Amino acid sequence: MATVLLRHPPFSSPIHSSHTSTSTSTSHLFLHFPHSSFPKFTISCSSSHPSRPNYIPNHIPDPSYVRIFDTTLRDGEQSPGASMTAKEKLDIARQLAKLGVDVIEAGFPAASQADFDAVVMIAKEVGNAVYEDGYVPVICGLSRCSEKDIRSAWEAVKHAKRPRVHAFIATSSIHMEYKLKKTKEQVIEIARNMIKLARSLGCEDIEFSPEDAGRSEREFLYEILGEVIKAGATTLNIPDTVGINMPSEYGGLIADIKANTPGVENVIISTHCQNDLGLSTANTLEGARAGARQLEVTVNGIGERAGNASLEEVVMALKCGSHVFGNLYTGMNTKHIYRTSRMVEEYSGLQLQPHKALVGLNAFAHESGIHQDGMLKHRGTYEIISPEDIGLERPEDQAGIVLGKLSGRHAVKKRLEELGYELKDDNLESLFQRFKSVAEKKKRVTDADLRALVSDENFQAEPIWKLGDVQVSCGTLGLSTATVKLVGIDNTEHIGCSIGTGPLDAAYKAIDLIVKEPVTLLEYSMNAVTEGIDAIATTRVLIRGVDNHISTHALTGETYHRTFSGVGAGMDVVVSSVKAYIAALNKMLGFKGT
Ligand SMILES: CC(=O)SCCNC(=O)CCNC(=O)[C@H](O)C(C)(C)COP(=O)(O)OP(=O)(O)OC[C@H]1O[C@@H](n2cnc3c(N)ncnc32)[C@H](O)[C@@H]1OP(=O)(O)O
Ligand SMILES: CC(C)C(=O)C(=O)O
Ligand SMILES: [Mg+2]
Repeated sequence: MATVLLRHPPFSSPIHSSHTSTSTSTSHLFLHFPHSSFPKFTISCSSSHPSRPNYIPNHIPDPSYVRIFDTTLRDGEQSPGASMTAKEKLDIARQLAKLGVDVIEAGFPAASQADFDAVVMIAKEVGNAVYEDGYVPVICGLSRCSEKDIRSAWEAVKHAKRPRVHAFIATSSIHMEYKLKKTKEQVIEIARNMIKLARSLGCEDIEFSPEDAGRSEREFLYEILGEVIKAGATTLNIPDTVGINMPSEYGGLIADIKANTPGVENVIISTHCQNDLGLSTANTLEGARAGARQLEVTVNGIGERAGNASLEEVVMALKCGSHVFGNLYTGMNTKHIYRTSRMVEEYSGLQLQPHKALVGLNAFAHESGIHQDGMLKHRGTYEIISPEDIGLERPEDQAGIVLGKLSGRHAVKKRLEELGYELKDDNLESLFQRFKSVAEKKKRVTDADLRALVSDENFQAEPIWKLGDVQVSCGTLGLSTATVKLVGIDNTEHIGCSIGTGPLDAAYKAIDLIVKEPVTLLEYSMNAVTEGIDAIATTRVLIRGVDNHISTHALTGETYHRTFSGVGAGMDVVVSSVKAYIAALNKMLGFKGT
């Protein structure tokens, strides 16, 4: 039995008290893999950390603690097409709290009444649910450096236990000259006054962002940041707004700001990296290495243009990278990552690419034979973290194995054993060859395919029906029609005619009229195995009889509906498809049950 050591989530469910805790959590979660063929392995990013330090806006009692600021609901919503309803935003905010993010940027209250109302709703509900360990997320609203925006942001967030106003103004020459049409002096004056205004309204947690800091003059940055610290800012966020910085350059920017800004020891420095060059995660991590203790991220990396640094990547990289990041840690309950990612995908309508790090469909799937063999022998060969660590539960005995055309004998044998089939070596060899030819025709080989292959292997049917002739007519002028001649086992000829929604439908219906066995067509796939207009098409179908054909599993005793596959080949796609269908029907009709 293998044991995996993972960090225990630092908190559980919300309670309504404001108790805070600084005790050290040393509890661990033990996961068991009962399957004896999975040997003991250690995940490289297992770790145990002190619990979340007390929240003080401009100071973190533990210098190793890194705050996670989630802006899915603000910058994330700036992704074209990603706008969300207030109810959806509230759901996501609740989920972000389960995840344990320190700050939720809930929206841009001055943008619209709907955005204002959504931030109020989140501030009232999520911003007041206090967890057992004292955790309650800070609720933040974005604001331009304008009086109207600051007032609106404060009015929206003030309902939270920990409200924050986030004011920004651009500091790069190009933005100041062409967009704001303001001088440096004017920009400093506006920023200073707006921070003071937020303070005067009663806000004690104020973040300031010099927009486009990545392209701003260093000396000017030190000056404006020093001024807003004096005016009352508690967090300084340093945005690489256009994603132009290289990782070492961005790390250098953070280090320089920490070294040269007057009063910087009294504030938290934050990263905010856009992903225009695909460097946002790397830049964020370099920022953390250089001393930033708040990291701004979005779930799935959604956000303006190419998006923002992705929450899951940044958090898991910190967790797995202690050899680089030392003791840095977050308060995240990573087991909620997967569910949160799915929710954001659904609500934002921004679908994840299958190979998206950590949360993509393929992130923990293994299709090629050498990898599958490695995974079956020791999971650590090809997985650096356990999927359970981000809340992705997969069957304990499956090791994420997906059967396809690059799979090898070890993986096929293993899956067959799991399905209850113990094949002798020579049977396995011939089944494996048939498996490969099926896998070349379809992207994934399912359990039903494997069962059909095994039954093909154990049972080669005598052909009951042979194809005589087939003729179809189709096009845009009328219904598709098909005439099929089948030759029976006694050499009698049978002819069926049918109409259909297309030539194949018509041909299959014509066959059904002759064979008179109701079946369900489960799968149909076609492949051109040679090139050009005269390519040979191979067709594969999988059918199931409407009744009968129940098999009993050899080991488990479970019953299941038997499926039957058939393959046909030919230069004419209709002929190839008809042959495949007849082959599957012959198998079904010859089946006596096992
Ligand atoms: C880098 C970022 O992600 S910044 C955040 C971007 N997010 C958004 O813009 C989403 C929400 N925005 C909105 O709904 C609208 O843009 C609003 C309601 C905020 C403003 O709408 P409008 O009043 O119609 O102005 P519009 O958006 O066309 O132009 C922006 C104005 O704000 C000014 N402005 C831009 N940034 C700032 C700033 N940080 N502080 C002060 N003024 C600013 C611009 O110079 C321009 O002013 P102008 O009208 O005097 O030329
Ligand atoms: C508003 C700021 C922080 C921003 O989103 C950016 O500069 O990218
Ligand atoms: Mg941004």
